[in-house]
Amino acid sequence: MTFEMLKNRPFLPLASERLLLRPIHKNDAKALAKLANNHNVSKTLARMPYPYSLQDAHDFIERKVREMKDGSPTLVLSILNRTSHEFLGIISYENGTLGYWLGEPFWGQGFMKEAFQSFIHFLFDFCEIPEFEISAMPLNTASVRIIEGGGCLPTFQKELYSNATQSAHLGQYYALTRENYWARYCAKDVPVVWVVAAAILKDQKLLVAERPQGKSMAGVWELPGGKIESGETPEAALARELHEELGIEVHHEDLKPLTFASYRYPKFHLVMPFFTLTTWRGDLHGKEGQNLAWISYSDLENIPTPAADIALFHKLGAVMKNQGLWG
Ligand SMILES: Nc1nc2c([nH]c(=O)n2[C@@H]2O[C@H](COP(=O)(O)OP(=O)(O)OP(=O)(O)O)[C@@H](O)[C@H]2O)c(=O)[nH]1
Repeated sequence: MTFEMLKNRPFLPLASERLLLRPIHKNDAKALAKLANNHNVSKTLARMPYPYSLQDAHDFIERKVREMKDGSPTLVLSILNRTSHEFLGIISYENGTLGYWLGEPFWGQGFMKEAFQSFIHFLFDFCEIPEFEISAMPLNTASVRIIEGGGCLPTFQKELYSNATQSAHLGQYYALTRENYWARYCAKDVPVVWVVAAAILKDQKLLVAERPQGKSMAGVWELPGGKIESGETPEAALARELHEELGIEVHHEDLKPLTFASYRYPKFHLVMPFFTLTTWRGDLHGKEGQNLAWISYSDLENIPTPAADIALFHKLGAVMKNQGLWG
């Protein structure tokens, strides 16, 4: 996928353990203005004005939403708390340059490191960007730690003018290439985990299940399925999982292979054959107390999914919408 392919499609929010990243929206204006109108935030940023008014926030959001719609290589995402949806700050990629800021009440809790990792992984993996550049004023030591800790290499120094302090500061520039990112990301061997999942479609809606409380990434919505056990075929594993989770009986001939995910999480490599299913026997219901939802294609914008599923949902959308099975 590339930026061009994000155009005219729902943007699936990027979920990490505590955060959700999704395109900036006009409803963020009030919270954005409140956090941005803080000299401690703007003094280390090159372009942020101070004081920062609600109108500044509206103008900024309107401009960025327009640029993203144009299909230009721009992504300006709001950083939200994944459970409360509270607005924490911004992370962006614009024409090869990455930038971010976090509201002062949220400093010192590792939120920006988490947002940075989630965002750059998406940029390299999904958007296939070749590299990005980022800069920081050396006095912003927290930011320097995130950038250097993320594997970015120093390139050159240049003066950065701060609108807020009306003065110039020496800025350190860094770059990270896709090649270097992958080499570092894949440096450690991790186990391969085989999982199988189903896209169950009925009345032009897709079934998704919420990961229950107590598990990692609780509250993220995924496709029904689970781990393939030793000696099982993917089809047999899926039939077993769907019976255990949803109480339905599925036969081999009901399962149509569509594609697969091969996705490297930090601690394991997921391989997930992926089937579509439109016929089954029995009354489909959540047998394990899990929340289920039947969603349309545009609902994807509002549900956090595991990172491995983003490409799958796009593929599913392209194929199933054409066949009139998903609306
Ligand atoms: N069922 C399912 N699992 C997915 C999807 N996408 C994805 O990354 N996974 C990951 O694949 C693994 C699925 O195995 P599981 O359902 O048996 O996992 P679990 O976390 O309940 O495992 P556990 O029983 O070890 O706690 C999890 O790590 C899950 O996050 C998906 O769409 N459906």
